[in-house]
Amino acid sequence: MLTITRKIEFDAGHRIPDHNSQCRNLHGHRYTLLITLVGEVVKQDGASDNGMIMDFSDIKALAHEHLVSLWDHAFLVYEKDAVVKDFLHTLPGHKTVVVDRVPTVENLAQIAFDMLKEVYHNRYGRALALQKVTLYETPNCWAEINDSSIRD
Ligand SMILES: Nc1nc2c(c(=O)[nH]1)N=C([C@H](O)[C@H](O)COP(=O)(O)OP(=O)(O)OP(=O)(O)O)CN2
Ligand SMILES: [Zn+2]
Repeated sequence: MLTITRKIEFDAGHRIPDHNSQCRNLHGHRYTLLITLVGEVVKQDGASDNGMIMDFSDIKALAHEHLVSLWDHAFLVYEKDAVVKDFLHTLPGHKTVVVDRVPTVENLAQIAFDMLKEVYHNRYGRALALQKVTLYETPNCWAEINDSSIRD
């Protein structure tokens, strides 16, 4: 199976409120998002994307529109983390994103996957699909989500 992967980096703050160590503190990461697509290679002489599954710049633009522009330089706070959520809401104009689950890399990867899956499905149907999302929280720690319905 032929796939392509686009890497996009962004910065965000978070904390894991019930963590038994450092991660309960407010802190941030430079996240690395890997978006893997599967699809047919365009075969159309004269087309800008001839020979491509999808132009890498278009993958970046879609990710920015639907996800990265929302999360970049935001603080991602769990909706039940009331003390931090309430504090952030006292800061005028602060970029806060309230998420419905603890912002671990597993949960953030799942949210990213679900958002992008829908975007690609609505736009391209079966011609082009999101196969996998990988999210690095640090260079050493990451989560991967595959679409189990896509087979070799
Ligand atoms: N399964 C998970 N474990 C942890 C998560 C997580 O999202 N899922 N998150 C954290 C912390 O938020 C932090 O991002 C990771 O910190 P740390 O383990 O210190 O990672 P480093 O790469 O900086 O570790 P080094 O020991 O410096 O290599 C914790 N756990
Ligand atoms: Zn962290």
